[in-house]
Amino acid sequence: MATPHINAPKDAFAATCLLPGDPLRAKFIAENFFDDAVCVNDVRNMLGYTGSYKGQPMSVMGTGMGMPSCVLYSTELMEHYGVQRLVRVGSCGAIQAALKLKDIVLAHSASTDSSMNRLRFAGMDYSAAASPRLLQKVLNHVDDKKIPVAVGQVFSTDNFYGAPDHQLALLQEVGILAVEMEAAGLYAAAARFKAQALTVLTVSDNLVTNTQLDSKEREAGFSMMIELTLNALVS
Ligand SMILES: O=P(O)(O)O[C@H]1O[C@H](CO)[C@@H](O)[C@H]1O
Ligand SMILES: O=c1cc[nH]c(=O)[nH]1
Repeated sequence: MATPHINAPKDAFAATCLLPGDPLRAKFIAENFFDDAVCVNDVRNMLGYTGSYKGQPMSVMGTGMGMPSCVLYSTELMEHYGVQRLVRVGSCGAIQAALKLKDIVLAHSASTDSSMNRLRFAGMDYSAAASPRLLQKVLNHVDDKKIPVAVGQVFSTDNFYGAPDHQLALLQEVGILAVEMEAAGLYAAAARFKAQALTVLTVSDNLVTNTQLDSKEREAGFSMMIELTLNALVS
């Protein structure tokens, strides 16, 4: 049962799927964390894999960047492949000075400048929130293992370049932790299918202190996030 964007057979995906923006991060996760990983999607090089983690079936697939791409792939995974738990594992730009590079952010909710959710909700503002039980599961795990994380709201933007300073100030004023480009769309899409969704992010940039991870640090930083996420999901 292929879709226009996924050429996998019907049962190719596990009920739980990690969703990095970058398809090469999906490959990295499959090769470095999964047992018996098999590539199940390569349409447009949006790589997807299914294997297992600590004996439990697990999939991972890239979503591309931005809400249209992420919502397209997550919708097909839920509607055609029965995926029920979707966990975005992404990077973000912190907008609070206190957040350091490589810090981990759990997005309990996401505001947005995108029109995607308004298009779906006839112009109304949808409150895009993580699934409480899934968030609780990850929080229980990090508390138990004493892994520090920041929990709060993120801002999902369509505008990677050129956000005006006054917009940043408004977001900072209400305590929004970081900007990224998918969570608000993913949360609304998951709600439509009564699936669970969560976004776990690694701070790759801090827009206040003007600091960035280099490519080597990014890999190590992302590995911490992926390990904690997978361990939480199988706990
Ligand atoms: O690292 P990923 O998961 O792609 O996430 C972030 O990085 C991309 C921008 O560089 C956007 O997709 C943003 O949300
Ligand atoms: O600044 C950043 C860094 C990662 N992802 C974003 O969307 N923005």
